[in-house]
Amino acid sequence: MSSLRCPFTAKAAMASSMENPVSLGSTSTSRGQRRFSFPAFHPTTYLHSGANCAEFGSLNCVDGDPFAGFSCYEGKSWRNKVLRATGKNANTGEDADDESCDLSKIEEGKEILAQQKNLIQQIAERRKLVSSIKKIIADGKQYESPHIESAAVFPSLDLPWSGEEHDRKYKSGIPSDSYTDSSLVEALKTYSVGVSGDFGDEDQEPNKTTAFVKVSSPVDASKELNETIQSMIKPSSLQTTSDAYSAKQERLDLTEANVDNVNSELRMIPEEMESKSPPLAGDNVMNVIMVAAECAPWSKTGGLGDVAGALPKALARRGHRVMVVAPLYGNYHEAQETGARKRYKVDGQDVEVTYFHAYIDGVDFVFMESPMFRHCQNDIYGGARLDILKRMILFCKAAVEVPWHVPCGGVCYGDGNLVFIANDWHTALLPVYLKAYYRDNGIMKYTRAVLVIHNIAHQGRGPVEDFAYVDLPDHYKNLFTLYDPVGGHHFNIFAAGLKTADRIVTVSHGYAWELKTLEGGWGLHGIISENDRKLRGIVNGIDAKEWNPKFDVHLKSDGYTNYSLETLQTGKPQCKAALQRELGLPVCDTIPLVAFIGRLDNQKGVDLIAEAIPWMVGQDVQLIMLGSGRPDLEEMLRWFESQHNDKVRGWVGFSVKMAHRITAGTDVLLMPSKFEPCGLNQLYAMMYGTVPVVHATGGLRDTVQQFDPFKESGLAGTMLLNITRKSLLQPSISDFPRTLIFLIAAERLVIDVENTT
Ligand SMILES: Nc1ncnc2c1ncn2[C@@H]1O[C@H](COP(=O)(O)OP(=O)(O)O[C@H]2O[C@H](CO)[C@@H](O)[C@H](O)[C@H]2O)[C@@H](O)[C@H]1O
Repeated sequence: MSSLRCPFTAKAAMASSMENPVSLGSTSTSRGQRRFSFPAFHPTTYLHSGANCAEFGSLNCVDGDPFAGFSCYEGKSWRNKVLRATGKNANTGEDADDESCDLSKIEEGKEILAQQKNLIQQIAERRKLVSSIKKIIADGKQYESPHIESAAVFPSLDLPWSGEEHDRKYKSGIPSDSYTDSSLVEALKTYSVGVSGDFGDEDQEPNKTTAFVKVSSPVDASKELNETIQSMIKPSSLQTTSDAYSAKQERLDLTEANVDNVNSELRMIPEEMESKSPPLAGDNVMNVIMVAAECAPWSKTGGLGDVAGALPKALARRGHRVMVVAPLYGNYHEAQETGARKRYKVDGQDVEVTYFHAYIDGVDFVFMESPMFRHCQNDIYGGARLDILKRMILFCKAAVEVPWHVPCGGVCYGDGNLVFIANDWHTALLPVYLKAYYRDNGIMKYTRAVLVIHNIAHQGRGPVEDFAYVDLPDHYKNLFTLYDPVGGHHFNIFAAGLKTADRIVTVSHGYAWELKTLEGGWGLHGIISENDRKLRGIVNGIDAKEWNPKFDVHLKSDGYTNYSLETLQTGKPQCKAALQRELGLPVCDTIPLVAFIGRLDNQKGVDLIAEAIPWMVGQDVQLIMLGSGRPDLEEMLRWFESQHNDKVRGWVGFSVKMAHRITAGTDVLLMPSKFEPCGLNQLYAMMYGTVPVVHATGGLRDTVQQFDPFKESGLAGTMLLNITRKSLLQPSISDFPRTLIFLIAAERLVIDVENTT
C-alpha cells in the first residue's frame, strides 16, 4: 500500500473522494495513457477494503501504478475513518463512548459498509479480468515473429502452433467473445457523413449567406442504424460457431438505405459532441487497426493524412479500441518508445523496426521506426520506385504483426475481433500478407482486412519481376499480374489488395460508381467490377474540431478571428481582410476573392484554372493559389503571380496554417478536379462559409449542392457542365470561365445583399 503514490493529501482526498466517487472507467489520464474500463467506484473505500493494488500492475499503464492520478489514502487513515464512522475507537477498535457515536455516524457507517460489500464483488470480478489479461500477455510472449524465425519466403509455415491451437490461445483474448463482421461495417459507417443532408440554416435566406454548413444532427439516424445492424448480427444461440459466422456474413449485406443513413458524428461541432454522445458500438465493439502511410498532424501530403488522423478518433468515440499504425518519418515528441523491436526480411536483408506509441483522444498511435523511413518526412513517397516498394513491403509485413508485438496501455491488441483498415496501394499488401502468411495457415482466421480506395490513380505498378520482392509463394503471382494497354503485362499491388481484401470501401458513392467505368477505374475497373459485392462507397467525414472557424487555432493571430454562424457577417470579412493583408493584396471587401488549395497535379484541374486566369485578371477579382507538386505547375503559379502581382498570389509549398487561413478568408474555393474520389477542401470550405465551385464529379458531386439562382436553393456551385459521364472526367475547358462568371455574379449578389442590409 505504501508503494502507491498519493498525489492528494489525505485531507483533500477526504473532502473530494467522499463526495465524488471517481470513475475508473476514465480512458485517459493527464499522461495520456490508456486505462481500462471499470465501473465507477469509490477509490478510497476500495483501498481500505484491503485489495492489493500491486496486483493491478499487469493492467498498469503508468510506471507500475495503474491508478496514478486518483486520490488514495494510506490504508490506516481510512481504517480510522471507517472505524470512527461505525462507532469504534480508531486506535483500539473498541466501542467508542456513547456520546461520540451519534446517529448520523451510524448511518454513515452503514453506507460505507454497503459500499464495501459492493466493492468486494467488483474486486473479485477485476481479479478475474487481471488474471485473464496476464495470461494473454504471457501467451503473447511465446509468439515470435515468423519473419525472424526463418528466412523462408513463407514465414508463417514456421509458426509454432497450429491454427486451432492458436485460436484456443488467442481467441478468448481481447475483449469480446465473438467476431462480428457486421460490426466492422458498422464501425466504418461511424465515420461516414451525411454531407448531402442538411445544408445551411433554415432560418437563413440562402442568398444572404455563403455556404455555411448547418451541422446535421446524425444521432437519431445513426442510433437507428446501430439498432438495425445489431439486430442483423445477433447470432442465434442454436448456431454452431461456423454457422453463426456464415449467417453473420449473409447479414452483412446492408441495404443502400442503411449505408446512406450513416453517422455524421465527425461533422458535429464540439458542443454537440459533448451533449449528444454518438451511438456506442455496444456488443459490436471491435479492435480496429488503421494502417496508413501518412497520418496528420505528424505526416501529411493530402487527404489520406487527414482521414488517418480523424477517422480513428471517431471510431474510438463509438467505443471501439482503435489503433493507427504509421511510419515514423521524423521526431514526434508525443510518441514514447515502447521497447518492442522486430526484424523483417526485405529484399533478403534483415531490417529492424522499433515501435513508438502515443495515446491521444482515445486512440493508440503506433509509429514504426526504421532506417528505411527516417528522413522521408518531407518526401514520404519520394525516391526510386524500388525504394518506395521496399518501404511499403516492410511497413505491411510489420503492420500485420503489430497487434501481437506492440503493447498499448500495457496490453497488445491480439486478434480477437480484429479488423485492419488498409489505405490505398501503399498498404494494399497488408490484406495479401494477412491471407498468405496467416489465414492460409489457420492463423488470425477471424481477422479481417478492409482496403480503402482514396485514389485509384496510384497503384504501385512495376514490371512483373517486382513480384520477387514481395516474398510470396508463386501461386500468388496471378493476383498481382495485370494487363492493360498502358502498362502491358505488369505487376500491380492495388490489384492484389483489392482481390484479397474482405471489403473494399471508397470515399464516396459517386466514386464507387466511377471506379467501375473504363474512364474512372484506371485499368482496375474490371477487378473492381468483379469484386462489386465487396465494394461500398462511404463519404468522408472531417475533423470538425480541427476544421472549425469557431475554434481554428490558425485564426487567433495576425488580424484573423474565429467566427461562427452567428458572427459570420463580421468574422469572415475580418479574415478576408487579414488574408489580403498577409499576402500583400489590396484590402477590399467587395472584390471577390477566389482561391485554390491542393496538390499540383493533373487530378486537381489546375490547368483549367490556368486557362481561365487570363480572363479572370481582366475582372475585378483576386486569386490565391496554394499548392505543391509538379514542378511545371509550381512554376506556373510563380509566373502568374509575377505577371499579375496586384491580383494573383501563387504560394508554392505545403502550409497547413495557410490552408486554414485561406479557407476562412476566401469567398470562393475552386475545385475543378478532373476526378475527385471525395475531396475534403470543399467540406472544409462549407464549414467556413466559403462557396465551393466544384466540378460535378465523384465525391464533389455527392457533397456539394448546386446553387439554383431561380429557386434560391443550394449553397454552392458545381460546374455547369452538361456532359455525359464519360466527358465528366475530361471537362471542356471552355466551360470553366462561364461557370466562374456565374459564380462571381452570384457572389457579388451575396455581397451586395449583405451591404444593403
Ligand atoms: N499545399 C498545401 N498546403 C497545405 N495543405 C494542403 C496543400 N495541398 C493540399 N493540402 C491539404 O491536403 C488535403 C487534401 O485533401 P483532398 O481530399 O482534397 O485531396 P487528396 O487528393 O490529397 O486526397 C485523396 O484522398 C482524400 C481522402 O479520402 C479524398 O478526399 C480525395 O478525393 C483523394 O484524392 C486538404 O487537407 C488540404 O488542405
